[in-house]
Amino acid sequence: GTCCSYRLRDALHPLWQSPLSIPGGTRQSPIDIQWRDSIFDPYLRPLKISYDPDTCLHIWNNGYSFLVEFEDSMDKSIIMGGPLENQYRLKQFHFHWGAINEWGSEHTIDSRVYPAELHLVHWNAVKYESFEEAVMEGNGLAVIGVFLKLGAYHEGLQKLVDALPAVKHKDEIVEFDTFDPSCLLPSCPDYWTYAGSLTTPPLTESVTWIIKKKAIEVDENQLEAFRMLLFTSPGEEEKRMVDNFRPLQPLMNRTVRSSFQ
Ligand SMILES: COc1ccc(C[C@H]2SC(=S)NC2=O)c(OC)c1
Ligand SMILES: [Zn+2]
Repeated sequence: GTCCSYRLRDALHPLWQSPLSIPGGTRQSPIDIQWRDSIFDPYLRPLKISYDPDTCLHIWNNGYSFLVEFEDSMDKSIIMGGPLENQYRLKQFHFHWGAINEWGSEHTIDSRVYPAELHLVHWNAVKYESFEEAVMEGNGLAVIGVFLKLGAYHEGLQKLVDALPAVKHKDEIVEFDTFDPSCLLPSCPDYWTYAGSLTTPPLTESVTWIIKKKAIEVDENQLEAFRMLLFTSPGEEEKRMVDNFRPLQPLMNRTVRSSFQ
């Protein structure tokens, strides 16, 4: 369909200019998840998520996306279960989105593209001393991916949207007192999981992906608020922060498992 032709459009931003690939990469992300090829795994446990809203630190524009970072010196905001052998600590969450609603997500489901995708990034604090160390290890990170689709206004997202004008430019940062990211998760427990990578440099193959089957709904104004952000610093020629997604990567020798039949 027309939507996938857009996927071939390389985003203009230098980071995504050419489909970045790393030599010898065998488990790169994002991928297209073919529903019919995913394999139900009855041994997959329910994902257990418990976030402490008081661990929320700040929201900032890092020049690629806007991210909300969390205090991760203790096991206060954690996930476990699902495909995970250890407990993982929440470090940050951020989004990827398009210039228009026709594209924006990194992963796709049967080639269906969503207007945006949320990534909740966690690191294996049982096995590693720091996030930076975990980023380099095969079982170091666990990222929950949630698709955003155009629909009803999202109450929980609005607190983030209201803070965006304060982080319009690269490197702007603003205190964020309490925020509970579980309000951004769909109520349906179903997910796919596969072994993948970071989707920006250093592209390390350290991510256990957990992609939620159900999308959350956000309205047009909320998506437009993302598109008002800038890649650029104050004083530079303004470049709108849009199309900050990586092109699809080859599945290679991987299977995607589903937690549902
Ligand atoms: C140096 O370590 C990094 C660098 C970049 C990101 C963000 C990338 S990776 C992803 S998933 N989505 C993104 O935009 C990290 O996130 C875990 C970790
Ligand atoms: Zn991401």
